[in-house]
Amino acid sequence: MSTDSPLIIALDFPSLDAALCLADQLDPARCRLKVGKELFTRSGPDVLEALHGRGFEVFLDLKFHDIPNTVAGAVQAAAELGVWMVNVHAGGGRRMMEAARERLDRHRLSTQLIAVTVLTSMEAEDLAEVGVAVSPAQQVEHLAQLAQASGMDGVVCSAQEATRLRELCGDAFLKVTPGIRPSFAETGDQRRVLTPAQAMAAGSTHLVVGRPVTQADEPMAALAAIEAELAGA
Ligand SMILES: O=c1ccn([C@@H]2O[C@H](COP(=O)(O)O)[C@@H](O)[C@H]2O)c(=O)[nH]1
Repeated sequence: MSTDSPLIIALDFPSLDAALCLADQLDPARCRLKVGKELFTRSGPDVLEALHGRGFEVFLDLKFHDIPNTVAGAVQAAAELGVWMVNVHAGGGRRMMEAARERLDRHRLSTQLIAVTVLTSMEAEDLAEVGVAVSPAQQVEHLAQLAQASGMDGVVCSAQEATRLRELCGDAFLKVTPGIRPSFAETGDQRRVLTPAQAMAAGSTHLVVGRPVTQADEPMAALAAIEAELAGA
């Protein structure tokens, strides 16, 4: 089932059972789901089959980053598992991203292909330590333009950069933004954050929300509060 909702709930759980326990409370008409490294490493493609069987569109967030041939094969494998969206690291470079795009096109696979710019957990000092001497915003702009020129459908960025990316890359270019923190939630390890309403106003096309819902005492109440904030925005 497809949904108009911008919400993507991150199922960062250590087991298939725990993930499905939450998924069974959610409605595929109201959100998409994200499967990341922990859950996929534990459960493999079974989790995708289970979520697809429940009607959800799934973002497989494995952030592939390797040589072009390897990433192209991994992206093809993900797409053939039927996921709605898959991602690579823009830092893998133009030839890597182009190889992934070409592989999907050659096999007529319509999975959305996006690239991670700068992780939302990183701030300027983190970038400096890995040898990037520009601000997160500047690095995001640079990598987003490279990703677009390399055939990506969009990027993962923080909502703080969404307005500028809308100017640079246009409305149709996807801005998938983790680091979403409603007023009731802790920031945790995230650094570049905005609230759900702020993120939509800034130009995010999709909001990735994990712990503010999954670790809430009442996950469905937390989700309802986010939906209410978006409806009132
Ligand atoms: O830059 C990025 C890229 C991916 N993520 C992922 O999004 C969720 C966020 O979860 P929260 O619990 O809401 O912080 C998580 O699965 C990350 O792996 C990201 O946060 N930042």
